[in-house]
Amino acid sequence: MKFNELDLPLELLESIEKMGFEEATPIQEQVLPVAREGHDVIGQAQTGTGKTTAFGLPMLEKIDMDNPNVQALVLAPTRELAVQVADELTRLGRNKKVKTVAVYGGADISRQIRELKSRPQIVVATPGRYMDHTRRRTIRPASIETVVLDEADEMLSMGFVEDIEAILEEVPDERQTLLFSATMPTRLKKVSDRFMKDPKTVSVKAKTLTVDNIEQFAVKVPEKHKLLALTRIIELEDPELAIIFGRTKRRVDELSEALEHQGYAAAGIHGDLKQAQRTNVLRRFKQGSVKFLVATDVAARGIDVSGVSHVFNFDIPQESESYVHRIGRTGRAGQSGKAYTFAAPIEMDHLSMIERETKGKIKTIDLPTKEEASDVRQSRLADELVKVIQSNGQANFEATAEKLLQSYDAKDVVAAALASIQNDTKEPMKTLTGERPVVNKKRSKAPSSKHKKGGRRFYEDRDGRNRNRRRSSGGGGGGSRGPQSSGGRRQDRRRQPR
Ligand SMILES: Nc1ncnc2c1ncn2[C@@H]1O[C@H](COP(=O)(O)OP(=O)(O)OP(=O)(O)O)[C@@H](O)[C@H]1O
Ligand SMILES: [Mg+2]
Repeated sequence: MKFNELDLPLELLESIEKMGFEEATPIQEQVLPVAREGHDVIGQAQTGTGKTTAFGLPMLEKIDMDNPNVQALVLAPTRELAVQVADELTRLGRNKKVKTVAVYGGADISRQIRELKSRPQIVVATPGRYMDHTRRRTIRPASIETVVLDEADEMLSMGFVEDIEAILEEVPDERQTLLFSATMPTRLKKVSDRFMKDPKTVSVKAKTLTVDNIEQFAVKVPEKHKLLALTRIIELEDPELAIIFGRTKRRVDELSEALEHQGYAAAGIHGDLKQAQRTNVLRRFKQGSVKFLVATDVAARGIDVSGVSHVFNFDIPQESESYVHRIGRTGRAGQSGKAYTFAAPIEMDHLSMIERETKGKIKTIDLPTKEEASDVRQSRLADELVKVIQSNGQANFEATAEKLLQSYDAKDVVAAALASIQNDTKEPMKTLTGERPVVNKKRSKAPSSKHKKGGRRFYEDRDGRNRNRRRSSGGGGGGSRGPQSSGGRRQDRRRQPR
C-alpha cells in the first residue's frame, strides 16, 4: 500500500516523500491504523523492514505542537541506536517541525541538558541516561504521552529490566505504549503483560525469521583457520561493506588488528570503547573509509547502514535470535545481502539448531581454495586494467611502455603490471587467541543457569573478560590498535585507504 493511501497528515506525507519512501512496508501498513486508534501495540517484524517508521509516524502524528513539553519517549538499548532512531524521527518530523533529541550515556551531559532546554517534543534515550536526566529534572516524565520500547528484547537481555520498570512506573498510566522487536522471546511477554494495556499484537507473519533476500552460507572451519577463511572469502566476494561479528571484545580487537595488518580497512567496535570512538568508527564505516566493521553483538544491534553487502559470523552466535539480528544488518529495505557463518566441526550441531529455529536455509559450503581465490582476484585485477584502458588512463605511460617492450616480452610486462597492482601484503597472518566453541546447548551439560542473570550476552560482557585472558604470543599485543597501526604499507586500491 502506498503511503498516500494511508490518510496521513500532509506534513508527514511530505517528509516521507522527501525520504524517498513510497510503499509502506507490511509492518508499517499494519501498525499504523492500530496505533493511530490509540491502542498499545506490540510490533514484530523481520530485521530491516522499517519498524522505526512504523512507530515513528503514529507517534509524530500525535505530537501537539502547541504543547511545549516532552510528549514522547523512545527507549533504545544502545547509544548508536538512540542516535539512529532520533535521526529517522527528525527526518520524518521535519515538515511538522517536531524536535527530537537523543540522550545517551558516555556523552557530555551538560550539552544534553542544553539540548533538552531547547524544548524537544521527543526524547530518544538509553535507559540509564534517561534516568539520570529525570533525577536531575531535566526531563519530566509527567508530560509523556507515548513510550516506545525499541529492541525491547535486547534491552531485557542487557539487564535493563529494572530500569525499564522504574521508568514506566513514572510515566503517567494514560500513556500509549508501543513495543518493537525483530524477535519476541517469551520473557518479553511478562513485561508487556505488566506494563501495557490490552496490547494489540501486530506480527508480520513470515515463514522464516530472516528475510529471504539474505543468502545464508556456513563454512565448516576449525577455529585456528577462521582468519584465513575470512580473508579468502573477502578476496572472492569483494564486499562493498561488511560487518564481522566476534564473540568477545578481545576477539574484536584482535581480529580488527589482524585485518588491518593484512591491509584491509578494518576497525573494531564494542562496548569498552569510549563513546566518541564508537561514533567515529561508525561514521567512517558509513562513509566507506572503513569497509570492515568488526563488532560484538551489542555494538551492532539495530544498526542501519546502507551498503552492507556482507555479514560474517566469525564466531557463531550463541542464540538464534542473535543470529537473526546479526545477519539482519544486511539485506535491509529490500536490498540483497550475503551472510557467512563460520562453524568449527564441533559447532555444526549448534549451527543446525540455529537453522532449524530460524527456519531459513543455511547452505554449507567448502572453504574456497587458494587457487579459486587467486583466480577471482586475478580476473578482478584484469578488470581494473581494462577499466584504465577504457578511460584512456594509460595515455601518459605510453612512452615508458614502448621502452619496456623494446627489452621485454609483452606478456611479461603485463603480468608484472598485474603483480604490482595486486599488492599482496607479505605480512604473515596474525594469530588470534582461541575462543571456546559453542556446543549445542540442548546436548551440552554446561551449567548455563549461573549465567542466567546476565542473559545471552555473558560471553562478551562477563565471562569473556576473565576467560582465556592469555594472549597468544604471535597475536595482537593490544594497545597499538588504530589507524596508524599498519603504517606505511601500500594500500590496495580496492581497499579504501584510511
Ligand atoms: N516504506 C519504506 N520504504 C523504503 N525504505 C524504508 C521504508 N521504511 C523504512 N525504510 C528504510 O529501511 C531501513 C530499515 O529500517 P529500520 O531501521 O526501521 O528497520 P527495523 O525493522 O527497525 O530493523 P531492525 O530489526 O534491524 O532494527 C532504513 O534505512 C529505513 O530508512
Ligand atoms: Mg529497529
